[in-house]
Amino acid sequence: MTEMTVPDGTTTITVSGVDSYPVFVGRGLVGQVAEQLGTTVRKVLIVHTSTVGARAVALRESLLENYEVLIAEIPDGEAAKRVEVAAFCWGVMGQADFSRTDAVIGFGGGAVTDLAGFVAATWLRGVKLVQIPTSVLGMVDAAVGGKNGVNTAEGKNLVGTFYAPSAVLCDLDTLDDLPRNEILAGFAEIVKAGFIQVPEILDIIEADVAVATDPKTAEFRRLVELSIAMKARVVGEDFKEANLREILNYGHTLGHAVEHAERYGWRHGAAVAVGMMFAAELAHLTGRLPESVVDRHRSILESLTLPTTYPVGRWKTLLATMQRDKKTRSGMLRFIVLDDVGKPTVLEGPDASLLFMAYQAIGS
Ligand SMILES: NC(=O)c1ccc[n+]([C@@H]2O[C@H](COP(=O)([O-])OP(=O)(O)OC[C@H]3O[C@@H](n4cnc5c(N)ncnc54)[C@H](O)[C@@H]3O)[C@@H](O)[C@H]2O)c1
Ligand SMILES: O=C(O)C(=O)C[C@@H](O)[C@H](O)[C@H](O)COP(=O)(O)O
Ligand SMILES: [Zn+2]
Repeated sequence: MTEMTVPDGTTTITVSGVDSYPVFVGRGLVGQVAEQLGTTVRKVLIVHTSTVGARAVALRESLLENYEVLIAEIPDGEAAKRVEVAAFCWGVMGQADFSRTDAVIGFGGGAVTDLAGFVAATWLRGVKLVQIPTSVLGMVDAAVGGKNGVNTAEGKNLVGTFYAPSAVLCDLDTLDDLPRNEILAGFAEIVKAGFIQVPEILDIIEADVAVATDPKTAEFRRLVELSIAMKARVVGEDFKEANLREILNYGHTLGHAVEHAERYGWRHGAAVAVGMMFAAELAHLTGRLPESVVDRHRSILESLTLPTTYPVGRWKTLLATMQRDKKTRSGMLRFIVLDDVGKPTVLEGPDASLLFMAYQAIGS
C-alpha cells in the first residue's frame, strides 16, 4: 500500500494485488473521470439512483464529447441489490452492443457500487469498472476492495464476486447533498476500522464528534483516508478473504441478520453498529475484552446517534439467518471479536448459551 498527496490536493491510496488500482480522495474528482476511463473505451454505462440524478446528468454531459453514454437508473437503497436489477442493466448493455472495451461507472451509495460492481464483473465475464461512491459508507468501505453482490430471499450478499475496479474516485463534493443520518450511518464502518486496526480513528471521533462528522473539516477527511488506507492494506494482502480480510466483517454477522430480519428497513451502518455491540459483549463474556472497551463501543456509537441495542425476542430468527453467514464453516458459526482495540481475532463455534447471553446484553 502506498499513500501520497499530489500537489492539487488529491490523496491517492493504492490498493495493491494482482489488479492494483488507485483510490483518489479529493474535490472536483467527478469531472476527472475520463482520465480513468482512458481512450480505448467507447461506451460508458452510468449506474445510479434518482437521489444523485442531477449529478449523474452533469457526469453524463462531461463524458458525451468522448464516449457514447448509457444510463441505468436503478431503485434506491437495498432494493438495488437484486438480481432483477442486474438483469435490467444487462438488458441495457445488450441492447447497446456493450463490448469488452466498454466501461461501467457505479455512481451512488454502497448499494449502487455493489450492484454496479456485480454487473461489470458478470457482463461478458468482466468489463472495466470505475467506482464513484457518493455516500460516506461507499467511500470508506463499499466501493473499495472489489467485493460486490446482490441479496437473495434467504439473506444478504449471498450472490456476488470479487472483482477489482480500475479506479475509485471519492469526491468529497458529492457529500454536500448527503442527508445527515446517512453521514452518521457511514460512520459505523469508520468506527469498525478504528476498533479493528486504527485506534487513531476512535481518538479523533472522541475528541469532537461534531468536527469529526463534518465533511468540510480536515478531521473528517483524515478519517475517510485512514479508513480507506486500512481497507486497502487488508484487501491488498487477502483479496479473496482467505483469512485476514475476515476482520472487515467485524459486527456484520449479527448486523446482516438484523438487516434481513428488518427487511432492509434499517441502514447497513445502523445494523453494523448493533452487530459491533453484540461482538463486543461476546468478547467480554469469553474473557477477552474488558468492560471498559465494551463501554467505549457504546459511548462512541451513541455519540454518533447509532443504535446499540436490539429488541429481545428475535433470537431464533437472527440465529437461523446467521447460519448462512459466509464465515460459517461446516455449520460452525464464526465471529470476529477483539482481544483488545486493534487486535481482532476469530471466535469459532461459541457455545449457544454464550451467544444468547451476548444477545440479552444488547437487548432493549
Ligand atoms: N462491497 C463492500 O465491501 C461493502 C462494504 C460496506 C457496505 N456495503 C454495502 O453498501 C450498502 C450500504 O451503503 P450506503 O450506506 O451508502 O447505502 P445506500 O447506497 O443505500 O445509500 C444510502 C442513501 O443515501 C443516498 N445517497 C447516496 N449518495 C447520496 C448523495 N451524494 N446525495 C444524496 N443522497 C445520497 C442513497 O440514494 C440512499 O438513499 C449496503 O448494501 C452494504 O451491504 C458493501
Ligand atoms: O470488504 C469486506 O470484506 C467487508 O466485509 C466489508 C463489509 O463492510 C461489507 O459490508 C461487506 O459487503 C460484507 O461482506 P459479506 O461477505 O459479509 O457479505
Ligand atoms: Zn459493511
